[in-house]
Amino acid sequence: MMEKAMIRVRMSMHDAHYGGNLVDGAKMLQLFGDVATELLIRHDGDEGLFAGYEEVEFLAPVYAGDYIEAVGEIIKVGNSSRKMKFEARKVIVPRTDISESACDVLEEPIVVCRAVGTCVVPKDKQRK
Ligand SMILES: C/C=C/C(=O)SCCNC(=O)CCNC(=O)[C@H](O)C(C)(C)COP(=O)(O)OP(=O)(O)OC[C@H]1O[C@@H](n2cnc3c(N)ncnc32)[C@H](O)[C@@H]1OP(=O)(O)O
Repeated sequence: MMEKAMIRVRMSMHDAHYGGNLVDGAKMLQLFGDVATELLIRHDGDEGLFAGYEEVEFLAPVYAGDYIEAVGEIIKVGNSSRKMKFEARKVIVPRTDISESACDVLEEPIVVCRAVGTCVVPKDKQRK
């Protein structure tokens, strides 16, 4: 069975980089890196290294205060390569139109980013 992993993180004001508290798209790739690391530890007992992304799509804006759930799974296992697909979804949003502390849990998560990439665990580091 292919491994899966998930992390959920709140975007902070430190993550906001552009006008209107918009978060840098690279932040989603940072989350995918952490998901990839967990997938590699589960699969190989090693953190591995990210070799490259084949596809990255930013599908909706992310703002400070949003809760982002990043999920990933290994979709192909090579000699030392592990191909993965990732998705980041917004699950909670601030409702500053109501009050500065109001937030909503979304009934339907909003997919904000999708990616496909490949990591490498050198043969001599594979522990499983
Ligand atoms: C979990 C996240 C961690 C991070 O974010 S780490 C920080 C960012 N990443 C790095 O700093 C990594 C820097 N790059 C490297 O150190 C090396 O560069 C690699 C270790 C990634 C690869 O080096 P080598 O093992 O010598 O490469 P090869 O022998 O040519 O290929 C090994 C396997 O990896 C596949 N591969 C290599 N590059 C790519 C690529 N760009 N996209 C897709 N696949 C790639 C190959 O096909 C092969 O696969 P097959 O072993 O299964 O036959």
